[in-house]
Amino acid sequence: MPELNGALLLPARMPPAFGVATDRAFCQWVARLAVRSLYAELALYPKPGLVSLVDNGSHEDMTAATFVRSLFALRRYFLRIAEAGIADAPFHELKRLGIEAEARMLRATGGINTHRGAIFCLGLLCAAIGRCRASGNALAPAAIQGALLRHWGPALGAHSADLATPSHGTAALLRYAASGAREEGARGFPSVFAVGLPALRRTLAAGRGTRCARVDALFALMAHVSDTNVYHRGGPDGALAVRRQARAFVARGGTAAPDWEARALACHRSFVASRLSPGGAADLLGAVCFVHEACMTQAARGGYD
Ligand SMILES: CC(C)(COP(=O)(O)OP(=O)(O)OC[C@H]1O[C@@H](n2cnc3c(N)ncnc32)[C@H](O[C@H]2O[C@H](COP(=O)(O)OP(=O)(O)OP(=O)(O)O)[C@@H](O)[C@H]2O)[C@@H]1O)[C@@H](O)C(=O)NCCC(=O)NCCS
Ligand SMILES: Nc1ncnc2[nH]cnc12
Repeated sequence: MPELNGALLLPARMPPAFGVATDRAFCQWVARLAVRSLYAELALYPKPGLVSLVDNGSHEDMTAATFVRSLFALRRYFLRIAEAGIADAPFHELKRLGIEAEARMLRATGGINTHRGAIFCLGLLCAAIGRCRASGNALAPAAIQGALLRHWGPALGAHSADLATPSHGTAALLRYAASGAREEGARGFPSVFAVGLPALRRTLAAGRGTRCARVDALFALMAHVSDTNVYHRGGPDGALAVRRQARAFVARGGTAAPDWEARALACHRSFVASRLSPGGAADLLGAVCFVHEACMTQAARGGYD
């Protein structure tokens, strides 16, 4: 897969100095980091039911190459929505950028939904990071979440499902009262900040490295999130199965357990057998990696100044 050796694998350069660099250079850094984080999610293995560089999980219609095409199509979107954040654009402007990005994604993938959740979640986080820069706040999880809720929280709360254009998410809401991406957004992505990110950081602090940290964050998210993709494919029984298996993995210590990899692979095989795919949790893992890398890169150089 030649694309994988291209720009996506280049390290995101350090953020430019706060007082010196242009807003554009800052937003380019944010966009590279967003794409890199989504690539990190794609590359992670094992990942129950999900597409990776190793296999297609529970999916017949998409491969890693489909995701890479989608990522290339989204680079400009993340840049533009970070710029919109700096400019304190109203929510309807962010929404317009999001809808355009969805259309670009679908063109790039031949109509397959690879990253709708990520366009929503990482897009809003890019805008919030732009707000942090505009107001001179250092990048920290609480600052990013606070900026998101302060500037777009009320509009996100009112961003209710359009029942005239049904989606798998609205179907899950109507049939099972399952919350999904919209509710996550309206509450400032608590699954990212209060579930996935702490799990990632605990594993890193324990010295088990990035791969284990991402696996632990994914299982923590699967154990917690109301994932409309899981409801769409497996109904409430499927959602219960995902939560139970993820909770069992976490309860055994996650990647601290010596046999964690065999257990994660068993979970992967079980999800594939039932056609389950926690796509919402996968998008949220991309967001966790994004917030972590943005805050760490900035901290590593002692702030922007
Ligand atoms: C707000 C929207 C994103 C609306 O979403 P809605 O709730 O109407 O549902 P969907 O159109 O179904 O998309 C939601 C996607 O969000 C992901 N997701 C699910 N649960 C959660 C959750 N709890 N938290 C966060 N994110 C969540 C999920 O994305 C992943 O699943 C994809 C595959 O999904 P799907 O196509 O349904 O299923 P397949 O298995 O492929 O189906 P088959 O055909 O094979 O059967 C996967 O790729 C991930 O991306 C959901 O897909 C929104 O659409 C919206 O308002 N858009 C406008 C843009 C906007 O307003 N932006 C605001 C500023 S950025
Ligand atoms: N790796 C992945 N596999 C399937 N669906 C996804 N949605 C986001 N990332 C995904």
